[in-house]
Amino acid sequence: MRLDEIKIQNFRKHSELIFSPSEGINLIFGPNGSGKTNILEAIHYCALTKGFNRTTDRQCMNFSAESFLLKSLFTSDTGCQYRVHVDFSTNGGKSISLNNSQLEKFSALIGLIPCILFSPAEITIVHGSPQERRRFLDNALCQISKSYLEQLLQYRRILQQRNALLHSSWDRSSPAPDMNIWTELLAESGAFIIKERMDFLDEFQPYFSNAYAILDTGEIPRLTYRSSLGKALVSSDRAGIADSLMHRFGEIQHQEQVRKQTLLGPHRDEILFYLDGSDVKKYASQGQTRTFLIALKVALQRFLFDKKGEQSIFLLDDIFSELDQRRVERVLEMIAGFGQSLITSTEKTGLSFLHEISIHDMLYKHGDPL
Ligand SMILES: Nc1ncnc2c1ncn2[C@@H]1O[C@H](COP(=O)(O)OP(=O)(O)OP(=O)(O)O)[C@@H](O)[C@H]1O
Repeated sequence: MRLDEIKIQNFRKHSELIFSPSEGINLIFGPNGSGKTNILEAIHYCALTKGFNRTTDRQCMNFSAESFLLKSLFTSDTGCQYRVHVDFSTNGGKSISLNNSQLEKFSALIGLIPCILFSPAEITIVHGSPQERRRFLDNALCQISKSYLEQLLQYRRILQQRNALLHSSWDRSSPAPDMNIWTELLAESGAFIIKERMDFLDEFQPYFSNAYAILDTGEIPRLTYRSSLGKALVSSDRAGIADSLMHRFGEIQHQEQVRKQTLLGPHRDEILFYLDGSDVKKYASQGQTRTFLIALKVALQRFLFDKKGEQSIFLLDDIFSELDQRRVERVLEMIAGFGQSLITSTEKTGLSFLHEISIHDMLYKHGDPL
C-alpha cells in the first residue's frame, strides 16, 4: 500500500497543506513544532480512522477552526485505488467516506490500508498499564483479521451488558436471572479472542526475535500471554478456554457480585515483555526499551505482509532522536525496499536513498481548491 497524496485542511497546526510522498522512504524535515508529526497523524487518521493514542477528534481540529477535512488517495500493491475522506465538525461530528461512499461503520476501513506507527509516545506500550499492551495486540490483530475485529467489538458489547447487570443486581446473594446467558456469551466470545491472541504471539515471536537480533545482539526477547484465568487455563483450544472461563466464573460468582464487575476474560489479560527472562518494564534501560519497541514495529511490518500479502505504510516519528545512529541505520536498512515509509526529522540527512522533503514545500499556496 502506498499513499499517493494527502490534502489537509484545518487539522492541528495546518490550515492548508498538500503532500504527495514518493515510494520508498520519505523524510519530512523541518524545525521543532513545525507540524511534521501532525502530518503523520493525519495519515494515520485516513488509514485507521483515528489519531495517535487517545486524542479526540476535537483536539485535532485547528484551534481557530470549527471543522477539519482530510482527503487522501492510496494505491494498493495490486493497483486498487482508495480515496478516503475524513471530515469532522463540532456540529456534525465525524464522517468518513471510502471512494465517495459514506461509511456507516468506521470499522469497515480497518485492515484495508495497513499502517504501522512508531512514535516516542508509544513507549507506553512497554511502560504503561496492561491495557496499552492489549491495545497493541488488538490493533495488530484487527488489521489482520476482520473476524477478530468483529469479535472484539462484540465482546465489548457483551462485557458492557454483563457489567451493567452486575451493577444493577440489588440482591447480592444470588445472581440476576439472565446472568448465565451473558456469562456464556462472554465465555464464548472471550475464548475466541484469547485463542487468537495466543496464536498471534506464537507466530509473531520469530519475526520479533529476528528484528531484535538485527538491532541489538546478545539478549533474547520474548513475548508471553498471561491470561486472567491463571492456572485455570488448562487447554489451548477454543472450546477448552470457554469451558475454563465458565468454570472459573462459577467459582468467583460471589466476588463478582460484591465488586459489581466482570473479573475474568481477555479484558483483564496481560502481555508480558521479557529480555533474557527479565521483565522489560521493570529492568530494561531507556535504550533497550526503545529498541524493543522499534523491533516490535519492524517485525509487525513483515508479519502483516506475510499475513495479508500487502505492504504496510510505516510512519516513524522522530526516530533520529529516539535511537542512536547505528540503530537508525539498521532500521533504515530493514525498511528500505519494503513498502512506503514516512519519517520525520528536524534535519536533512543527505542519504541518497531517502526522498527528503521540507515541510515548508508542502504548505498550500495557490491553485485549485483543496
Ligand atoms: N489543534 C491544534 N491547532 C493548532 N495547532 C496545534 C493543534 N494541536 C497541536 N498544535 C501545534 O502543533 C505544533 C506541534 O506540531 P508537531 O508535533 O507536528 O511538530 P513537529 O514538527 O513534529 O515538532 P518536533 O520536531 O518538536 O517533534 C505545536 O506548535 C502545537 O501547538
